[in-house]
Amino acid sequence: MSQVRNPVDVLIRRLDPEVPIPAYGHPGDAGADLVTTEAAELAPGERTVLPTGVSVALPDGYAAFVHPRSGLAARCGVALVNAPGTVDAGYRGEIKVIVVNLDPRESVRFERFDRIAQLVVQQVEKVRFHEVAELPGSARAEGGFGSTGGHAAVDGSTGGNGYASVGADREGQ
Ligand SMILES: O=c1ccn([C@H]2C[C@H](O)[C@@H](COP(=O)(O)OP(=O)(O)OP(=O)(O)O)O2)c(=O)[nH]1
Ligand SMILES: [Mg+2]
Repeated sequence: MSQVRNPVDVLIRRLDPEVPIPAYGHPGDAGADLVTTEAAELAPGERTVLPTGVSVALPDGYAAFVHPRSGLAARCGVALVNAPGTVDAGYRGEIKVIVVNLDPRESVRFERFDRIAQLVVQQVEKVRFHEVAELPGSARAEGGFGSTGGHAAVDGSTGGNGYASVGADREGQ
């Protein structure tokens, strides 16, 4: 039997009287859509900070993450410069979205109340750092950045054919 957890209550303030409260598109969605309250047009490569017209008070132990929308990314090349943006529990200012137009040719235009990003609220751990001279061993040790193979080297080497390739990462290779 599937278990449905109770939603977490989050206080929200509208900074624009007409702005819609962030809403989940479907019951199982992780992100509630955020809109821009200002129209904007971005030339190829241009970025801007868009206001969402809302501020929130997250419960202690939670954070909200401003994620891109895949449709905007796929259709228009719109990305979030700092994806995912982090909204701290103590932040009471307006949530803003730092968008960039990565399309090399087309401008992109946002109208007021277009959905531009989605807000994912999550519980986050607070840690205490304990300084040590040596860390405990692990199977991965210091390997990273393609150490398991398949990627072009991060130093810019392309394996001799002039093209960076991720082909060897496909299954069965
Ligand atoms: O996409 C984002 C990212 C951040 N914020 C807000 C909420 C967050 O709590 C605050 C600070 O964000 P962050 O810590 O990422 O920025 P910073 O450059 O480290 O600023 P600060 O020195 O204020 O922490 O800005 C947004 O509204 N949208
Ligand atoms: Mg910070």
